Amino acid sequence: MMINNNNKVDDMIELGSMGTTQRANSFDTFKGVQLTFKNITYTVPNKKYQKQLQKQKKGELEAGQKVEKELTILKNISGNIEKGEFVALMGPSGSGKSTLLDILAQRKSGTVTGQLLVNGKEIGDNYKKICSYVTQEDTLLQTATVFETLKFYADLRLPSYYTEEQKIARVDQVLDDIGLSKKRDSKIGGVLPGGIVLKALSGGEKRRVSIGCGLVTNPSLIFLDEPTSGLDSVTALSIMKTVLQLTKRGVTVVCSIHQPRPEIWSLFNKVMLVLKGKLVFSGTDAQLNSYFEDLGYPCPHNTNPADFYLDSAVELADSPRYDEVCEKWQHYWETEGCRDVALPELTFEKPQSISQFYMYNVLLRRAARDFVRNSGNFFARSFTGIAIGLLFGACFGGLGIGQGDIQKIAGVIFFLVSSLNLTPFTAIAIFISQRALFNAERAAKIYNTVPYYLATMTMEFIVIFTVAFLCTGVTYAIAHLRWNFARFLYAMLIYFLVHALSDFIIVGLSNAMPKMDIVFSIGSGVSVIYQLFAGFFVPVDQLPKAFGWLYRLNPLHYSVAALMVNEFEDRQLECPETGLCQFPTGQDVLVAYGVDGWTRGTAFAVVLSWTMLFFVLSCVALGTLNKEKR
Ligand SMILES: Nc1ncnc2c1ncn2[C@@H]1O[C@H](COP(=O)(O)OP(=O)(O)OP(=O)(O)O)[C@@H](O)[C@H]1O
Repeated sequence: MMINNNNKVDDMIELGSMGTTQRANSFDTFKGVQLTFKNITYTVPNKKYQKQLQKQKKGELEAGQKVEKELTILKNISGNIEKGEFVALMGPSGSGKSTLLDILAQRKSGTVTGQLLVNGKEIGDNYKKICSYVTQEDTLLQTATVFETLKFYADLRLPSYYTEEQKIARVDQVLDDIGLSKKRDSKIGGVLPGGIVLKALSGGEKRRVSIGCGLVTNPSLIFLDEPTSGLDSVTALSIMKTVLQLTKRGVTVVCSIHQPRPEIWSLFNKVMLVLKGKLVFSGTDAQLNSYFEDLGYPCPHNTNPADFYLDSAVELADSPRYDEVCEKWQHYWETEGCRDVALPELTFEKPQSISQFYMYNVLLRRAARDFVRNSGNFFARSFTGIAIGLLFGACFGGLGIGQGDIQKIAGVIFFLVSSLNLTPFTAIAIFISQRALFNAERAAKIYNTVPYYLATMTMEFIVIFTVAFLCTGVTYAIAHLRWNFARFLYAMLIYFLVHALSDFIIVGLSNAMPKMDIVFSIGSGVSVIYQLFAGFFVPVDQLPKAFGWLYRLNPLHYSVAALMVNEFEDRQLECPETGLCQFPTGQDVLVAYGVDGWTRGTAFAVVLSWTMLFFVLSCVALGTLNKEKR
């Protein structure tokens, strides 16, 4: 079975060569598919295989436990879902509901075998054009309004022939469908990264927005992963009634669900029961009732049917009759369960690709809005930069070129580099929170990694540049470091690069590591090592032979070298009138710090190369190392 991983625009079905308005309207009115899945099997590598083998050798395995290289999560599952059906996917915890839902929505990578047929045919990459998936968690951008959130999806998912007005009209239609027209301009809200609490929509309203994101493309098939979880019963019922309205228009909706209250249960017109990775029933509520009755589990009066069936299913899964029940269902499916195709085969227009530049533009607009609305971190970093600059200026103010000033000048340079290396730590919470949103949106396949990364980094560049400029500019003005425009500009560029490469290291770690505390631990460890081996505390030619070479892998060393050369090259220093003069020229200082082999040009090129390397690595980490949990 094809798992769809590309990001082509949703050019829609049967639109032929119509004009723009007609095409958009046709897109709006298209509805209705019949989904058939046949012999779906899903396996994953058994991560505990080696451990279990060892246990087996030692005879420590539990009785009956098998050791297998691969775990089969779903076994040979088949079923039909008709146009306009509202399907409850039920089963005890761990039975495989979410896995089946993910596979039906083509969101699972890994080894999936079997067939997924739409109106009787495999439709490959076109599948994602007709379906949408709503996750259990509402991962939304807190600073965006409800309208902006849906418009973002409209911009990235609606066909490119949609005009701006048509996109807005579509979003307004969805707002109406989900009952949030009155909240159009309310912010999503919640706890912003950094701790500020923004007045929020309620949990139910957020869930409606998540569902709305899935409705923007007017899908024929909607998959909802436990849409009522975490909601109170009144809100849950109201949301499910909203979803029911969609099925009245011919949309097929499949929900994984735990134990719905009776009012919600009665809304479904089909139940599919998954037990230990196998489908054992698919049919109406009344059929489920007689199915359990036949198995010896009659549903008592005044009992929540969903609770009763689930309890009975748990019992059944552990009973010796489980295999027999599975075989019975399989036999039923093979003989009479598989329905004839009742709907015509779908045809699709040749897909057009959304350009990376268009994605970048949409993402940049959103990132800029978010930046303006949650600018606390930017201002905190900027004020800290100014404060550090003022303090450095006060401590090292009015430097000259006497022998006593040399150590101080090297000190200012080193501490400026160190502080710019440390300030990105303040934004770890923001980077981690951005990653969570990226993961949710990447799973929905609405954009690619590179345009997303470039858009967020464009905003990050503004922060990096401002902080570097404020911190070093104030210090330079008060401390009187070597001043002429070319040297000041050079120093600014190096400080900017130091700040940028340090930022990219932290962004990269935040993208690659599973948890914030690990990012802190590794990041601070790297910073300490970088600062130790920068060549300030111990000149690089005096480092221990065994690990002294580490300085070569240290971008801070090259930055310090560039700034020292910028400060001391071609410079005559003042000597005392009497006594020894240790450093008559700047070149003597450079020799003492072991950085005399550098020119400004080569040092700049090396620092720039490190910065670019970390920029690329952090993007690679976002695209490859950063994995969603499911
Ligand atoms: N990638 C994987 N590696 C190992 N085990 C997995 C993997 N994916 C799923 N499983 C296992 O497969 C089983 C089914 O998981 P799934 O999440 O589909 O169950 P579920 O019925 O949705 O459960 P719940 O209602 O608790 O969410 C679980 O035992 C889960 O641990």
